[in-house]
Amino acid sequence: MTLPRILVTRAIYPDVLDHLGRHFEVDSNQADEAWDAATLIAKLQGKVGALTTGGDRVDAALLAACPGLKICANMAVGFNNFDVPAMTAAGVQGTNAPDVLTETTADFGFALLMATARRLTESEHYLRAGQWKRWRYDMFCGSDIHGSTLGIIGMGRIGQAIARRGALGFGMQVIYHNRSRLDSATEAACGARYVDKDTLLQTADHVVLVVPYSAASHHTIGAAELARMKPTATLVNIARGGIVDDAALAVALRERRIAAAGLDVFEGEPSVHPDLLTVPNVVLTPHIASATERTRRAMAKLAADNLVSFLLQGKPLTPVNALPSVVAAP
Ligand SMILES: NC(=O)C1=CN([C@@H]2O[C@H](COP(=O)(O)OP(=O)(O)OC[C@H]3O[C@@H](n4cnc5c(N)ncnc54)[C@H](OP(=O)(O)O)[C@@H]3O)[C@@H](O)[C@H]2O)C=CC1
Ligand SMILES: O=C(O)C(=O)[C@@H](O)[C@H](O)[C@H](O)CO
Repeated sequence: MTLPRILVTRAIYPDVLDHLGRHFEVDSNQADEAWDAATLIAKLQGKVGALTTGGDRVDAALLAACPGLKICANMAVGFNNFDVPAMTAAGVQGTNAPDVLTETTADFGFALLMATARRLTESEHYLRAGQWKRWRYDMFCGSDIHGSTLGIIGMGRIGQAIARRGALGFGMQVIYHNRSRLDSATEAACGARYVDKDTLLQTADHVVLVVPYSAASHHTIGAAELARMKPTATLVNIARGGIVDDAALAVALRERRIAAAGLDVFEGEPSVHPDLLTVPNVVLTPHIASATERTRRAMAKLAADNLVSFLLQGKPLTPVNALPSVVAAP
């Protein structure tokens, strides 16, 4: 029997590959080579499905060059690497990996917030460089987390999980901004109050960004928004590169217009704006908010299960688009 052929674009857990291999003929990239767009298109020839990661751009050009493709299953909850309207027009199913990473990513968002507000990496560099000769009363004074005001932009699954940590664990006042307000029961469960974006920026001691990237959310934080924030405030971006204008942020950090920033995602990553590498008051991590062993396995398994469920039963588990149903001719 001929099995459907699929592509796994990056190295992945061997047992997840074995799982896929029970249902499909699998072409994988276990060497984890860097593929450009042309190579990805070449590898996709003859394939009906692909397990993709956030670095694989699925756009109209790729779809036109891969007419046999039926599904791309992203091993990420964010799917801004997909041109969703083009996929729908081409009849290609897209799926993502929500929920399984929510609490892990929220843990990291909080860790990055604390590291940023309490100047963890800056003080460690100082110690490692042998500069700690004696104690001083104001040495590495940061800002408090407990009892402060946490502003969350993007109050979805992860934003709410961060809000619960802040309100219940640290006694923070939590304010949030979305395009649409949550229902009152959900607001109460995460101890959060809805405000407009300007009020959030002006009021919050700590601003955390967890909004998906889209044309609408591009540069949600730029020079004008940074100017509205308190000079003592911290900014944390675990959302996506492009949500923050990184060049404007580097200027604001250098000029101490805000106190500090914690960044897990960057415009043009894995490149990082050179000015962000030289300012001291920023904590930088390489897009690892979902990176625990258990969660990365769960993300890979969910992406694989989407391929199996869609290609064998026509039912995507976590779809990001709805394909038009086939209407029978009269
Ligand atoms: N750094 C990392 O490793 C990780 C990063 N992420 C990022 O986090 C994002 C959020 O994930 P998750 O919480 O599961 O997603 P959800 O879809 O559950 O939440 C997104 C929230 O953002 C709000 N939102 C969307 N667009 C805008 C906008 N333009 N302005 C203000 N609010 C907006 C939505 O509300 P509304 O529609 O009402 O505006 C919604 O509440 C992902 O898309 C991904 O980019 C996720 C996991 C790991
Ligand atoms: O889920 C997301 O949206 C993420 O940003 C991360 O969890 C992924 O690790 C990354 O996108 C690689 O696919």
